[in-house]
Amino acid sequence: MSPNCILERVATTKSTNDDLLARWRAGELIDPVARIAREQTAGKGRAGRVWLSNPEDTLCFSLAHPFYKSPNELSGLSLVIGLAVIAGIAAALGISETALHRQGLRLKWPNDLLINSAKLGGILIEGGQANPSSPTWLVMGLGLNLRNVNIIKQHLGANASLEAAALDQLMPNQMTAPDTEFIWLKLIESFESHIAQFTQHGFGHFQHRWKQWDAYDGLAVYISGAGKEPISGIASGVNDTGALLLNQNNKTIAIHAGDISLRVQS
Ligand SMILES: O=C(O)CCCC[C@@H]1SC[C@@H]2NC(=O)N[C@@H]21
Repeated sequence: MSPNCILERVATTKSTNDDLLARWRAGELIDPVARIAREQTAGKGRAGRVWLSNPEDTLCFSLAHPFYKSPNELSGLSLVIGLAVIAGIAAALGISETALHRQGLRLKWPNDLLINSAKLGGILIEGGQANPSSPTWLVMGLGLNLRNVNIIKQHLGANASLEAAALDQLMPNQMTAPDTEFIWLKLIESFESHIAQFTQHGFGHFQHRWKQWDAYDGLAVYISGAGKEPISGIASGVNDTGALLLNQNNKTIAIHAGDISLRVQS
């Protein structure tokens, strides 16, 4: 399998998300496009934060894709993309997802990847619908700390020849390519297959699987950014729209947006 979308590579840009968003606003996006940059000079994180990257060990890319769904139906997408990143890393390293789980890979609601509690990557989804008759174009940006990915690989002694053979199949004219290229292509393939399943079945299809990777399931947490005051409770998985379920005094509430942190027990 190889990616179906248009693949673009640039050395430096301000932000791969902004590049694709500008084209969407100008009405220039027709087919899905994936854009990778070795370096971003103005990378963006969630909630207006800056995303700092280092060309030596960070992978930055965005995929722009059209969706024919209502905003409500799209609510679980960022969680599905988290699962797509896990599957993509497993495919790139030639190992099972179970092995990654054993190595401490987890998802932090709504869109961070953690490795043994340290941040491995983050996802930023932006975009919208230009007019009621057009699809919703979403730009799904991923920043991944490759040094941590390679540490997983070293731990597992992943099969380097498998990687070379697969790369040769994907890019027959490319004599040599850095690991980053291979990981990127595997991630794009995984994004595409997960998006296809999400489009067909919605988030409910992934709800159970997401829970297995949930970094904070059953733990005391607080959520900031969901209201004026932080909300605390016990994280209890996600519902079938991808909202975080928080248990407070035997009542369960659904949180649709915010930042989750572990509550330090005194
Ligand atoms: O953790 C976060 O807050 C999300 C980080 C998302 C970073 C990626 S890197 C590629 C794409 N372009 C950007 O400017 N941001 C996203």
